[in-house]
Amino acid sequence: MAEETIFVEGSPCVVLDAVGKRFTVRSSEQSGWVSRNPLKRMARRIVGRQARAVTVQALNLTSLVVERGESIGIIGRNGSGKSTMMKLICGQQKPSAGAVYASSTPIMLGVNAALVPELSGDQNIVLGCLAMGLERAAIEAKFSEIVELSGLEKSIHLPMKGYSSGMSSRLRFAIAAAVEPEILLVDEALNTGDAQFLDRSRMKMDELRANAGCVFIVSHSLETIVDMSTRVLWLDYGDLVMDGDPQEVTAAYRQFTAHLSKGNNVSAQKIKDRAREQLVTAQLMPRVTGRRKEGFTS
Ligand SMILES: Nc1ncnc2c1ncn2[C@@H]1O[C@H](COP(=O)(O)OP(=O)(O)OP(=O)(O)O)[C@@H](O)[C@H]1O
Repeated sequence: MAEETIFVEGSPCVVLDAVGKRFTVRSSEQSGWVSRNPLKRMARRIVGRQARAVTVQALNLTSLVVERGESIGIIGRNGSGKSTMMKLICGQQKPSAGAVYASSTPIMLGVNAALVPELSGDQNIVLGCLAMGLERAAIEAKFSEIVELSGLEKSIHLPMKGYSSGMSSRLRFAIAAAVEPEILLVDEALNTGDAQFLDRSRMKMDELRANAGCVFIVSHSLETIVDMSTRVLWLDYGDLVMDGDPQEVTAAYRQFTAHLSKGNNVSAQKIKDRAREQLVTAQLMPRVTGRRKEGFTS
């Protein structure tokens, strides 16, 4: 793994400066003395007296510079740190180490918390837009565009609780895209969409990128990732394994998972090691003038 010193010269959208995230959780794994009496063992398990704190390293120290116009696909096995990276970028979680810098407030697709299943689609559009800080007048102006992007013209007056998961995703995507964020994060929402929705989302994301924004997409669908990304990150056990061309990174990841599913763990590990050896990690340094990452908010 090589390191490269990067002076943040232009105006990138997002910079991760040696960012790491760990969680401390209670583990119910038995430790120390274990009673021979099965009843006592069961009781201890239920009562959880032996629960102890363990640390989960969700993201190991990672540095990254994301330029305007980039669409970053993030891939990796379950629990590899993809959602954690997204939450750190959008500020939902604080890093345990390092710092995240963004040129404007990143918007995570999924205004789930703000949406109310009992309300209709149109009422939820107003609610979701208000939650994302849009003024009433701006919501009025964008309303038809949001309905059109969602493709839910026929169901927009029906309660959202009757929507399929794909329909809910379409609505959430359309609401999030309405604020025209400079930095948009899309975590799995695209997986439930049909082909038409994927086309519309791609066009909307292209538009955001063309306006000098950037997009982050997490998906287990490698087709979606290749289709929608200009650069792909492969994460595994919280480590950045590969960072580069979508075709190359997904091909290596496909090979890796194919070996794993055949039980060839050693050869899978070799593929991962080879990829990591070629990884050039960003090493961020403060400028000598002291004007560190000017124009960024952390
Ligand atoms: N709030 C939390 N508390 C404790 N551990 C967490 C928390 N969030 C994530 N983790 C742990 O961090 C690791 C990375 O989780 P993360 O959700 O980022 O993975 P992921 O790559 O998005 O997985 P998936 O593909 O299954 O969605 C996992 O081991 C997970 O158990």
